Amino acid sequence: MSGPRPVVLSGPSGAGKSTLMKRLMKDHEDVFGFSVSRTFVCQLVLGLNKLPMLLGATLLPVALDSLYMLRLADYHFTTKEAMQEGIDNGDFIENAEFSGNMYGTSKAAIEDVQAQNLICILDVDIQGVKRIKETDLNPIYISIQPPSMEILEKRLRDRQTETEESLQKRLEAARIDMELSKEPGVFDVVIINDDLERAYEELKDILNEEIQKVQEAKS
Ligand SMILES: Nc1ncnc2c1ncn2[C@@H]1O[C@H](COP(=O)(O)OP(=O)(O)OP(=O)(O)O)[C@@H](O)[C@H]1O
Ligand SMILES: Nc1nc2c(ncn2[C@@H]2O[C@H](COP(=O)(O)O)[C@@H](O)[C@H]2O)c(=O)[nH]1
Repeated sequence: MSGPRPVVLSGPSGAGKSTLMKRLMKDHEDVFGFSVSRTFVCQLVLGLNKLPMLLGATLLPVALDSLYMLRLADYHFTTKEAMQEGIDNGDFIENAEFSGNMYGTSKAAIEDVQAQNLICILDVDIQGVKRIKETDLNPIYISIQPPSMEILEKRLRDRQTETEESLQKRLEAARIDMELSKEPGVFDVVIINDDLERAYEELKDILNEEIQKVQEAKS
């Protein structure tokens, strides 16, 4: 795999990876590309189950619709069988079960981004990080961590995307993630996302060299 050095963003669900990543991509047009993960259809059904809960929220229907679709649009949905077949065929660089759902990064998803000479961003859980370390992808590994479990729980609740059951699963996974990410050498950098502006500046600083390389190559 060639092109600029990819970036792995990891950290507990609700820590702020997507928020930071979307801002990074918006502020740096034609520099980053997102590796769209695959997940199987059960995740879509789970998503649809969240709809009544979301409908109960005091959001304008239009805002609700964009919020909901935005989260669905972050993935390529497939069937469990098709995903397993892809894994068996070696189409995935990594895959992991997270909170009862299967997620995976296909080699094609990364190649699509790298073919455009963009910095490929992968948003994967800690199991994905460990699997990617066994490959020759050579990304920059960044962990986004919440300031505390209490704040993480509040962010996940306020986001209104989880049922009580899925929220508890994510908090359990978060406890494991927060412990494992302390292991020396797992991540190049750990960013504590307390203040969004400060966390974003820190992320930009880390990626500055790669960003400049891509921008210079385009000019
Ligand atoms: N620094 C911050 N301060 C307050 N709220 C924040 C901060 N960063 C993110 N948030 C909010 O926290 C919630 C979770 O953030 P986000 O969806 O980006 O997390 P995530 O790590 O991408 O989660 P997942 O892995 O489940 O996709 C969002 O509602 C977001 O607006
Ligand atoms: N190992 C992988 N983890 C992934 C992948 N795509 C997403 N994720 C992680 O799953 C959780 C939950 O995501 P959500 O969008 O349902 O909130 C989050 O921590 C992601 O980092 C993947 O392809 N591989």
